[in-house]
Amino acid sequence: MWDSSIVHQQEDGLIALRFEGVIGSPMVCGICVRKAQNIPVTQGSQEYLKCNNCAAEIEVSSAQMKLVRTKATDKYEKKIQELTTQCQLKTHECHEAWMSLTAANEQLEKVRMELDNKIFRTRTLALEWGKMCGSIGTWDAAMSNLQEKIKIMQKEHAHLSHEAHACVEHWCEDLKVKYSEEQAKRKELYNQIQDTKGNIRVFCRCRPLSKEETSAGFAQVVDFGAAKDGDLGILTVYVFADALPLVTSVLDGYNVCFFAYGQTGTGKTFTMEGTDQNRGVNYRTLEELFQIAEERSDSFTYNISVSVLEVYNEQIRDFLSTSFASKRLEIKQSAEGFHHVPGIVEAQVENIKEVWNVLQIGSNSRVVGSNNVNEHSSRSHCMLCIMVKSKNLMTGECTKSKLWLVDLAGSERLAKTDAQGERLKEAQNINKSLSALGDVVYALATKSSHIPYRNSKLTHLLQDSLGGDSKTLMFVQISPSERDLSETLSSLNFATRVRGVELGPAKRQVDTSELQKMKTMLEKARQESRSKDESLRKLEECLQNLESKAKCRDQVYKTQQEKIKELEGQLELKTSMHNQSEKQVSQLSDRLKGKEEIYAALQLKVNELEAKLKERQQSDSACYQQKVKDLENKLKEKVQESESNSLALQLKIKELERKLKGQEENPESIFLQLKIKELEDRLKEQEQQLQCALARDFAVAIVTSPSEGKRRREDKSMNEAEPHILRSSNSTSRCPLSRGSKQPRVSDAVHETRRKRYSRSGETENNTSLAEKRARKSDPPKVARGVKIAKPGSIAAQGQGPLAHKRVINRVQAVMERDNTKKIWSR
Ligand SMILES: Nc1ncnc2c1ncn2[C@@H]1O[C@H](COP(=O)(O)OP(=O)(O)OP(=O)(O)O)[C@@H](O)[C@H]1O
Repeated sequence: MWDSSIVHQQEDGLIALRFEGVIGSPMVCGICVRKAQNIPVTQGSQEYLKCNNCAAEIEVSSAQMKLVRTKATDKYEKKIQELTTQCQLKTHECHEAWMSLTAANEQLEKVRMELDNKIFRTRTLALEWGKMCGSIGTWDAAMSNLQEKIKIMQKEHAHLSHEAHACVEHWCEDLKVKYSEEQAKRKELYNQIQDTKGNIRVFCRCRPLSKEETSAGFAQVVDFGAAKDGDLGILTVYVFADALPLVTSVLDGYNVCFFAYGQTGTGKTFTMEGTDQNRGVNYRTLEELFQIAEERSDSFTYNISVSVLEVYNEQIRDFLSTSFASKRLEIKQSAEGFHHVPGIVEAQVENIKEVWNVLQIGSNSRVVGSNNVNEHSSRSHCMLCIMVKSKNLMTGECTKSKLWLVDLAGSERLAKTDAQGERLKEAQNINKSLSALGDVVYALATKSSHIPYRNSKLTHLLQDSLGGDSKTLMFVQISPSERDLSETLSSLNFATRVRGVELGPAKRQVDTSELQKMKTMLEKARQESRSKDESLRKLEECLQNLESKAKCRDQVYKTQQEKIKELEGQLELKTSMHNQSEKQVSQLSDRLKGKEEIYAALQLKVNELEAKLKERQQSDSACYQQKVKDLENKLKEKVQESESNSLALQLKIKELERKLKGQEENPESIFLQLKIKELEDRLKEQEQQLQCALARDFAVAIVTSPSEGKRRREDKSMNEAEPHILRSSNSTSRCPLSRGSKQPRVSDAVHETRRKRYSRSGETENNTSLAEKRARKSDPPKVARGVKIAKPGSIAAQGQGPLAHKRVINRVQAVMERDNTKKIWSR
């Protein structure tokens, strides 16, 4: 390497050499032309910076420029670092956002799964609820049915109990009341009977004188004034008043007989039948009978029937029968002792009107069957039989009684009438029946053991109503005329006999058949009652079972209701949780949307950065390729230069070795050795610098791995604003990365060069001598410049005289001073 002060290029392209400070004739043994090394100290190359304020160009040295660039590089490296950190932070945030999004999605999925499960459970619960409602409805229906049955049974039970109690209480109360009433009536009747001295009363009624009698001049012989003494009662106003209590007796179950006795024309029919204006005993009695029956309808039921018949010539004729002419009626006695006429018509009547109609029918039949009604009626016993069947609704007692209303035939004497034939027979039969009646009365009065009831049809028919077990009322009809005096006295005598009859207490005609029936019914009722009691007991047991079942079902129902409440609570809880989950889902959805927006923005940014990095990478790769080529060329040149230098240095070393041998004991040589060592160190440093620079360039050119692509793209995008700075920083920062891969190649090339050089000089590595070491350390150009003074052909190199030696020392000192000056500048 030639100093610029002595080597310069002329305008015509020739290189001129100028030797300064050289005495004698320097010999040029070889010229090596190469590009000057960029050494700041020796070269002193200048560069220009542009001021940011005034845009003026400022001249700075390359070292300063390097320092400035290094500072800028550091600054931009820091910026890059910051941007890298920010980018990493953003990437981290993106990653976190993505992770959060993923977690949110997972949470959302979990919430959706939970929601689906809850909806499923809710539906399952709804189905269970529906089933439970259905079963509860069935149970309710069964329960209501059972409750209805229980209610019906309870009602029946209550009704039966009420009936039983009512029967007992009402029966007792009514019995007491009615017993007291009956007692009072009985007492009254008893008093009346006692007053009349028996059960046969005799009312004597005397009609007034008729017009005929009056016109004929008959006087009235009946002394009504004498009747006031009590021996003869004549009722001129109202005969029936005292007969009413006997009507009550008929309804009480006693047999009663009203009959009218007396001479023909004395008013028997008038008394018994009466007229429309003046009703007779029959009508009044029946009227009273139905009235009392109506009054007793709440405690008694009465079955009243009417028969209308007559006894004529000892024959019984039924006026209600449509074929009475051919029908012969007989009197029979039933097993119970009652006397009745089998086949006789018994017309059922409900009221007095029906009775009156029946009586009219009988009266009409009487008219049809007789040519002379008046005569016929006078010679027959017209008999009206009212049969009363009663039932006490409280006691169930039944009675069967009869009321005879008899209009007797006239009792005139036969001698008086001088009857013959049929008329006589009629009169005899009338007398027979009336005599039989008298005999019966006599027998009753004399308390005879035999009562001749069967002596006539009349007494036979009236057997149940004449005598000790019955009550009898006789109306004695007399004529006030003196013409009928004897008949009147006869009738009064008869009445006196009848009145003298003292009958015992009347006997109620209890219907034993009814009693038997009632006993049967009672037994049946008892059996029914027992069966009902049994069924009632079963019903009670069933009721108890049902009640226990109802209690169990109530318990089940309560349990189900509690379960339903619990399920409803769970459902409400689930619903609230569901609502909360929906809210969370909506919140997470909102957050997810936000994250997605951020992610999209970041993705766009990443795409933009990737595109920029790609562009930059493309541009950088071309630049780096060019740079690598340049560096390769430079390396080749340096290798060549090094080889030439090594040759020159070998020569110099040989020369120096020769000189060294000569000056081994010279102190200057020691100094030179030290100096050589120092130069070797500095050469080493420069070599290292060179290797570093080469490795850096190689790394930039070669090391662009795919793994670093992304980071480089990011760096590129971040440093795109200042590309020249980024390139410089990359070469600097990535030097250590490339050192491992490329540096060995450079050092190998250098060592290979050296190895060739040593082999050329005939020396081996194993026989490394001090001279060889020196030769290896003499590579740096500065040493070469120092050695250049002692190059072949120079006086010092030839070892000629002390002056040359002095010059060498001076030269070495100058070199040392210059190196010192460089160190100071470098610092
Ligand atoms: N109390 C009286 N007041 C007014 N007139 C009476 C009374 N009693 C009877 N007579 C009249 O006497 C007449 C005879 O009466 P009634 O025919 O009733 O007698 P009798 O006893 O029934 O007769 P016979 O036995 O023939 O049937 C009738 O014209 C009747 O109107």
